[in-house]
Amino acid sequence: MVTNPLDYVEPLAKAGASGFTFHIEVAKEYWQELVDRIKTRGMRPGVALKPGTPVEEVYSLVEGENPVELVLVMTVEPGFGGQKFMPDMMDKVRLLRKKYPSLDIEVDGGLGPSTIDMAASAGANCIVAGSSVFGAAEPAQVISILRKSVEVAQ
Ligand SMILES: O=C(CO)[C@@H](O)[C@H](O)COP(=O)(O)O
Repeated sequence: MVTNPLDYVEPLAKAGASGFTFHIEVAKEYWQELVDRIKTRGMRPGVALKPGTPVEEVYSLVEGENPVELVLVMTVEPGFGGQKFMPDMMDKVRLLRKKYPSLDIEVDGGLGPSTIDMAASAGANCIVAGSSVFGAAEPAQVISILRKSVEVAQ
């Protein structure tokens, strides 16, 4: 999470990023300008929300004239890897999936073979996984388990 996402649009575009996800908590006043700039620079805009942020706060960003294309539901407090998955966050995922059937819904934090089914069955279709993949003896096998769970749920 950065507190000044506007400052990162240009550097990330120049570095070749295809997507740019920012936190709603820091961009409430200027998210539309931010989305415009992200799109103008050829990247796909997404919005992230912290565990304590109500899901309703991103509805207007998904429904706006120039909307975000992905919502990232944080399933840990942003900051570092290796934290415990928060199952309560699945209510947000379920609400988003019901309201926006074709939206990309991402989850980040504590995802691995033991938690993926909760996220996938709630409606998440983009998975961020750190420790479970990089700490595995067979990373490809873990990725395959995560992918399969999402495919089956869809
Ligand atoms: O960095 C964060 C949160 O800011 C982590 O959520 C990683 O993005 C994923 O790490 P694991 O939870 O999978 O170890």
